[in-house]
Amino acid sequence: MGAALSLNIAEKGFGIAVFNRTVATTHSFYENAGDLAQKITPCDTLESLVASIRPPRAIILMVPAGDPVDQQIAALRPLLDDDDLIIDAGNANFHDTNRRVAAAEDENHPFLGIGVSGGEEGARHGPAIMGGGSEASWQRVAPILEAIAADYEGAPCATWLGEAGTGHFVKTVHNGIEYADMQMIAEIYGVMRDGLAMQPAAIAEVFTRWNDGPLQSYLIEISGEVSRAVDPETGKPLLDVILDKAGQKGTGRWTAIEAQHLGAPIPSIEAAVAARNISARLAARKIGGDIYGEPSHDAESIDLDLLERALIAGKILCYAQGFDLLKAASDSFAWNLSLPDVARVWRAGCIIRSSMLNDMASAFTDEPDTNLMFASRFVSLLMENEASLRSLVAKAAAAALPVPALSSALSYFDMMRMQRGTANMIQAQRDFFGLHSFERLDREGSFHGPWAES
Ligand SMILES: NC(=O)C1=CN([C@@H]2O[C@H](COP(=O)(O)OP(=O)(O)OC[C@H]3O[C@@H](n4cnc5c(N)ncnc54)[C@H](OP(=O)(O)O)[C@@H]3O)[C@@H](O)[C@H]2O)C=CC1
Ligand SMILES: O=C(CO)[C@H](O)[C@H](O)COP(=O)(O)O
Repeated sequence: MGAALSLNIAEKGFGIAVFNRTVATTHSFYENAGDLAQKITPCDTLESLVASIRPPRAIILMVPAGDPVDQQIAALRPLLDDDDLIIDAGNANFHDTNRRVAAAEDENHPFLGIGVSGGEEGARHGPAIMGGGSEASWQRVAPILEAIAADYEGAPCATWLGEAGTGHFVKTVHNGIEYADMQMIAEIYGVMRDGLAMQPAAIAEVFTRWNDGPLQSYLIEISGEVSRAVDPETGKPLLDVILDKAGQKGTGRWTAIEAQHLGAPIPSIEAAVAARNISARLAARKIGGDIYGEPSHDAESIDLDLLERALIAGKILCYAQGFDLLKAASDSFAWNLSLPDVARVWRAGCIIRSSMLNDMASAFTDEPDTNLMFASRFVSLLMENEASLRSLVAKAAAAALPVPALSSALSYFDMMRMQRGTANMIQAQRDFFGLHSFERLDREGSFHGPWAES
C-alpha cells in the first residue's frame, strides 16, 4: 500500500522521499519506479528521510495497525520539527488514533489519522480517503490527498470528516460494511453453487450481468471476475481450489465491538464477522458434517431474478445499519459527522464503491440523519424487493443453505417496522428474576409484577 501510494503521489507531480525498514525493499521499489523515479528520493534511514524533506514536513506512515505505528512515531518524532505532520494512513483502531492525536496535540505536534481504501490498485491510481484529526492539519496536505484520490464526476473522494479518530472510525465502518456486502455476495454464490448446481463460469455471467443493473458495484464486478478465473496449475475454476476459510485483519470485528459499545444494531455486519469466524473452524465443521451428514440442498424454486432482488434488499439494509452506526458514534462522540459526506467519499476509489452510494448521498442530503430504510428514495426500492429477500431466506432455510447476513438483514427489517415488539416478555423476565422493573403502556412510571410482593 505504501509503495502504491508513493507512486501515485509521484505521478501527480509531487516529490516524495520514501523509507522502508527493509532497505532492499526501498531499493527495488526505486529501481522499478520507471520514469516516476525522477520524483522519488529513496532513503536508507529515517534520518536521511527527514533530511530529504523540506520543512514543514508531512510524513505518511503505511504500516500494520497497532505497535508498528507507535514504534514509527517514537522513532520519527525526535528527528522532526514541532510543526512537522505525521499522518497514519493504515487501518488504525480509532481509539489508538484518538490517543495519538491527543498525545501529539499535548506536545503541539500535528497528527492526522486517515483511512485509505481501494486496495493496492486504488492506492496506486485513486483511493478513497477518509480524513480525521485537526482540520488545519488536513488543509496542509489536502492538495496532495485530493490529487491522488479517486474522482467521482470531478469531485475528489478525499474528505476531512472530523477531529481525532473520526476518519479511522469511518474507515472501520467502511470495512464492516465491506464484510457484510462480501458475505451477502458469498451467500448468493452458495445458493447458485449448491442450490442451483451452477458452475463458476455460469455464476460469473450472472454477476457480470447484475453489474449492469441496480447492484452495480466493485464487489459485484470482481465477484464476476473471480468466478470466471481458472487455476493455471490444474485448469479448474479457481474458486473450486480455494480453501473456504476467510482471513480477517480485525476491522470487521472492531466495527462489531464499537457497535456493541454504542448500542447500535448492525446484525448483518455481526453475522458477516461470525461467518468468517465459523469459516475458520475447519476441524469443527468436519465433525459437524460427519455427525449430521450433508443435507440435500434442492433449491430449484429459487430463480436468478429472486436472488438479484434479495441481494438489492439485503444490501440496502446492510448499508442502513452501517450508516446508523456512524450516526450513533457521531452523536455519542459529538463529531457532527456528515453522512452525505461519508456517502460521497465512498462513491469511488474504495472497495464498497457502487452506484447506490450516489443515491445514498442524495438520500442523506434530502433527509439528514434518517435511517436509510426510512429514506424515501430507498423505501420504494425496499418495498419492491423485500418480498424476494423473504422468499429467498425461507427457501434457503428449507434447503439448508446458510444465509446469515441476508437473513439477519430481513430480521432487522421486520424488527425495525414492528410497532408492538416482544421485548415486553424480556422486561417481565428481567423483573421476575432481578426486580429490574418495567414501564407500562397505560401510564408513566416504573413498575414491578405481582411476584415482587411475594
Ligand atoms: N492491503 C490492503 O488492501 C489495504 C491495507 N490497508 C492498511 O495499510 C497498512 C499497510 O498494509 P499493507 O501495505 O497491505 O501491508 P504489508 O504487510 O504489505 O506492508 C506492511 C509495511 O509495513 C512495514 N512494517 C511492518 N511492520 C513494521 C514495523 N514494526 N515497523 C516498521 N515498518 C513495519 C513493512 O516493512 P517490511 O517490508 O520491512 O516488512 C511493510 O513496508 C495496514 O494498516 C493495512 O491495514 C488499508 C487499505 C487497504
Ligand atoms: O482495508 C482494506 C480494504 O478496505 C483491506 O484490504 C483490509 O485488509 C480488508 O480487511 P480484511 O483483511 O479483514 O478482510
